[in-house]
Formats: sequence, C-alpha cells, structure tokens
Amino acid sequence: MTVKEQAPGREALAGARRVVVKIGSALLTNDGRGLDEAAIGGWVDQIAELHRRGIEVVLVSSGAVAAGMVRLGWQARPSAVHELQAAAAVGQNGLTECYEGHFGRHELLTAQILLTHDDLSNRKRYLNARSALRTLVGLRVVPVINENDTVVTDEIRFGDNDTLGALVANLLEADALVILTDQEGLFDADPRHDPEARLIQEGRADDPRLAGMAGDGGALGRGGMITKVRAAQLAARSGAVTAIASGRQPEVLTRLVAGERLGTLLRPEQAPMAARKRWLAGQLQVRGHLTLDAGAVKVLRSRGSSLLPVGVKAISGTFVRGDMVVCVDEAGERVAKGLVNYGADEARQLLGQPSHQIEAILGYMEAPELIHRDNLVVL
Ligand SMILES: Nc1ncnc2c1ncn2[C@@H]1O[C@H](COP(=O)(O)OP(=O)(O)O)[C@@H](O)[C@H]1O
Ligand SMILES: N[C@@H](CCC(=O)OP(=O)(O)O)C(=O)O
Repeated sequence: MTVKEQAPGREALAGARRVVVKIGSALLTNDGRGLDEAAIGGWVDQIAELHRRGIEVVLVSSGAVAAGMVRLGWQARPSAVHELQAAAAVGQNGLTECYEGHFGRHELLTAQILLTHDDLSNRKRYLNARSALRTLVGLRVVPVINENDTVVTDEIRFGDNDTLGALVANLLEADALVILTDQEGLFDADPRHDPEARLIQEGRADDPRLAGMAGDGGALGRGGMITKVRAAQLAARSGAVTAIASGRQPEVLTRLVAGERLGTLLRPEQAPMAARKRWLAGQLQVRGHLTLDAGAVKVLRSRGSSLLPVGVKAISGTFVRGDMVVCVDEAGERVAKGLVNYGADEARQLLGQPSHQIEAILGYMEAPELIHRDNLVVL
C-alpha cells in the first residue's frame, strides 16, 4: 500500500520509529496446546522486517504460564499462586528459547526482561529499567518482556500484559503500541457472545464509551478487551497511538505500519504528559482516598495547583508519607492522584485546616501542601 492509500488517522502508525508489540496468551499458546511455534516464527519474521527498515521494536510477550502448564503436563490452569509461579518459571524458559531461535534466523539478538510492578513504581528502579531498555534498543537487540510471574503475588501484579505493554510504551516513549490478540480488534460488544458485534475501526483512546463495549477475556488470556482499552489510555499519555488487531491476519505488523486499515486504532488526543507525571499516572497501587471540596477540585483541574489540607473534606485508607492516594470529588469521581506528604493519621488531623496551622496541630511541618503539584497528576 502506498502512502497515498493510507486510511485516515493511520499516519501515526505508518510513521512510527519505535513500536511496542504485545502478543497475548490467547494467541501464543495455540488454544492451550503449548506455544504456537509456527505463529511465533511468523511474527518474528515481521518484526525482523521492521528492524531492517530501521523501526525499533520491543516485544511484550505473554505465554509463560500456558507454556509451562503444557510442559508440566497440567490440563487446567492452576489457581494456587505457588503452582502458577512454578508454571511460569518452567514456561518462561520455553518462551525465551523459542524467541531466541526465531530471531537468530534473522541474526537478531534478544534479551529477556522480566519486570514486576515494583520495578516500575519505585522511581529509581523505573529509571534503571528505562536506561537498560534504551541501551538494548540502541544496540539493535530485541527486548522480550514479560511480567516476572515467579516472584509476584496477586496484590503486586500487573496481571495482564496489556497494562505492562502500555507502561513499557510510556517508559520508552514509543510512537505506537500494537496489541495482537485473537480477535480482529475491539468490537462494540464481545463477539464471543454477540454475533452482530461490529468492529470499531478508529477512535479516541480516551473515549469513555469504549470501556462499556469491552468485556473480559477468554480461558487463556487474563484481561480481555477492557485492559486493552485501558492500555490505550495509558499509552496515549506519552503520545503513543494503539492498534488492537488479530495476530492471525497474515503480515499483520507490516501491514499496520504501512498504514493499512486493520483492527482498531485508538488515537491519543491530548498533548503527551511529562515523563514524571506519566510515571505517577502509571502507578497502580493506591493506598487511600482524599475527598476534595469543589474549590480544590477546580484549582487542581484548571491551574494544576498543589493540594492543600484546607480543600480536603474526608480521608480513607491507611497510608504513610510518600504513598500514592487518589483524590475524588464529593460525588466520588476521580480527579487526580499523587504522592502524599503526610501519613493518614496526620492528614486526618489536618482536614480543612489552613497550612499555617500545620505546625501548631502536628508539632512540626513537613510541607505546607498535602500533595505537591510536582507529585500530582490530574486524571
Ligand atoms: N468488545 C470486545 N471486542 C472484542 N473482543 C472482546 C470484547 N469484549 C471481550 N472480548 C474478548 O477479549 C478476548 C481477548 O482478550 P484476552 O483473552 O485477554 O486475550 P489476550 O491474551 O490476547 O490478551 C477475546 O477473545 C474476546 O472474546
Ligand atoms: N505473564 C503471564 C501472562 C498474563 C496474560 O495472560 O496476559 P494477557 O496476554 O494480556 O491476557 C504469562 O506469561 O503467562
């Protein structure tokens, strides 16, 4: 397809220089019968072709648990955490071997990167992960990323790799996130249950109607479409466009970057956020909620001001200084999130108080604001 024939709105993909490709469990594991080696070989060929054209590709690949189950001879996905961890450890080996072999045919090196939520929520580790990934990409190595399922527990996991893919797109300031799955894209209803469902070809990543159309996943995948829609919203924060498409379409990756109208394209509408704000926005673990009065909501939204205790009406949760909390309005709508300067007990004492009273109330003053604007992101 020539540039002139590109479908409207697809230029962002066509011009992409750095792309994160996420391949989901539903595709990789051949309907639960182990890794689909032939299909993986096909995607690797396409990624190698993109590499030859000078496009940097970072792969986020699921499949460790499913591949491990087959290697261990287990019929059903275990529910016990230690068994899932064991399956992931066994399966991740197979996954790495498989990618290494296929990329080797193209004389491309791969690097295995296993990340946990902690690696991206701790600012120092986030910056470390970023520089390691940037170095690998600069060396023309293809990073193959997965969640480190063997060491994570339920409360600290990403769970689905759509979220991980989006956070990696943010981390590397990729131009595009391509999510390959077992459906043609996002439909206006789950096509497993609704034969009349129609493909959404294009949309805005922040369109609130999308979440209502997206359902949960199949037997093998974790997140379903809902996590893909959320991933597109996250990716949009660093200006990346997201494509959701079927990994079974022949030459899907090369056709997408040629601007062909395939799958669903979700565009970022707002200007990209600064890197630190993005890191804040990507934090998944929230320790508490602050309910703001209307005045505080207004200055946060319109001026990006710091949050002062005087504008806070109620507090819930148990948190310490430096934890992430969500700010909501009086109707419970999310307004912002940020890192608090005071623990929950101190913050409760400061509710509705002017900042010059902080020292008199607590006996010390850490900072005049509850959340400084540098540590706050409006949602
Ligand atoms: N609106 C929708 N459009 C398309 N697929 C949907 C929708 N809602 C739910 N799904 C389901 O999401 C599944 C893909 O998600 P998932 O199983 O988590 O796969 P993956 O492992 O690729 O992430 C599809 O098989 C589909 O049945
Ligand atoms: N990290 C897990 C994959 C999680 C998962 O299945 O995610 P997804 O492919 O987004 O549904 C694994 O490798 O088994």
